[in-house]
Amino acid sequence: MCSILYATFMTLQYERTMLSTLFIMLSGAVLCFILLLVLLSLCRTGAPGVKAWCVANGLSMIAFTLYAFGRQLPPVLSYELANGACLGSVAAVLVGYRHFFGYPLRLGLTSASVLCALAGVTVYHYVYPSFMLRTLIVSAFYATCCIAIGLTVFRARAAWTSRYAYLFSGTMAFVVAFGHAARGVAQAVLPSAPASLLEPSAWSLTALSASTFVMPVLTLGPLMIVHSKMIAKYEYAANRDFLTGALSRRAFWEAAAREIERARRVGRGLTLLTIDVDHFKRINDTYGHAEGDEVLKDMVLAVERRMRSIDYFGRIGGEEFAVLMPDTSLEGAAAAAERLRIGLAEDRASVQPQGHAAGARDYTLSMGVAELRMSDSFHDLMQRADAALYRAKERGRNQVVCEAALEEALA
Ligand SMILES: Nc1nc2c(ncn2[C@@H]2O[C@H](COP(=O)(O)OP(=O)(O)OP(=O)(O)O)[C@@H](O)[C@H]2O)c(=O)[nH]1
Repeated sequence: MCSILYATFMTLQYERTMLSTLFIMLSGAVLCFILLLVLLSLCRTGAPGVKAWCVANGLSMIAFTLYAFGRQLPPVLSYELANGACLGSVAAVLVGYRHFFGYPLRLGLTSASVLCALAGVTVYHYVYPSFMLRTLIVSAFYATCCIAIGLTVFRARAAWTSRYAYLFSGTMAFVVAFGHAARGVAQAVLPSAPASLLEPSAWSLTALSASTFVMPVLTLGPLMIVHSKMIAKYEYAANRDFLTGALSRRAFWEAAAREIERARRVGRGLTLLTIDVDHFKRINDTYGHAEGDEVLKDMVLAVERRMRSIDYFGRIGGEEFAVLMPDTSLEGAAAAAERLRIGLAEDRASVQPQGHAAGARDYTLSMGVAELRMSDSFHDLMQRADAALYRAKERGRNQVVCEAALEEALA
């Protein structure tokens, strides 16, 4: 009687574990399917690596489904195909990261290592059946790929646009690597380790549950990274002039509003320098529009090299640019502008451009300087700096005119 009751209890326990296993595996498959749909929406961004991450989630979804219905399927599907999909999925995550950061993909090496690991799993399934060795192979492969993912992310440090997304991805890859390494070691050394994942034990259920989070965790990192990169890209497009990389008119105006407010609050000087390339139309007409563009880019680099980090440099329109100088007096800004004008002439003397357009680089700048007054709006400040600039043009170009000098001249 007792043995019948015990057998019934064990059968019920086994069936309950099977149901739990089925539920966990199907949850993993559904999670991967949802993430696959999310990743598919990123395909149109053209971000490198997204397709590989889609493949990773597709393979993981297949693996979970095959594991879930393993008892109803032939072993070649529930073991070899499922393990192959599982190994391929983590390898695809690695491939996606390498593609994203522009590293060589090494597809041959990656496919060969997946096939080798799968061959090992097959040998320890049919030839020398050993659950422990199969687990060791899969865990070692996972841990190696995740370490490679973590190292890839941290190696690409210079390309990080948002620290949080990258730290999350790299750290999670190392956490998964650690989890798999721990599982492999525990399986090898602990006598209580299960002989099958389908065994009705807390250990098996924990390992299965943890496995459902692996692909989502490895996919959330790429999702965050692609989003942060897109935000940075669109922020740059919105705030920067497409040709020269100087601040766009809108971003310059916003910075000016902030700095005017700050200058009034802390009672410090704020000066504006307007810059215009002399006879730019002539440069365009003589050497062509493309060479005119090169002159603008050259001028922006020359100015940026000499600016302080707290200054703002923007393109106001056409060939007119402006530098907003916080905490700077009129005299200080005029001196900086003069240094810029002389520096540009020195650059030209030291570097002799070659080719038919060499003369185009022989350009000069006219500049006007004005300082913020108590009642000024930014529009007023800009108008006075512009008036000083036009005075510089009138006086023969290639010079700096201060609004103070302008007022003296008008008096
Ligand atoms: N290549 C190029 N030319 C531009 C760009 N934006 C404006 N221009 C040209 O810049 C020229 C400006 O000419 P003007 O306003 O007459 O001034 P200028 O020839 O520099 O004469 P001054 O300012 O009096 O020294 C025009 O021919 C515009 O077409 C640009 O992004 N690239």
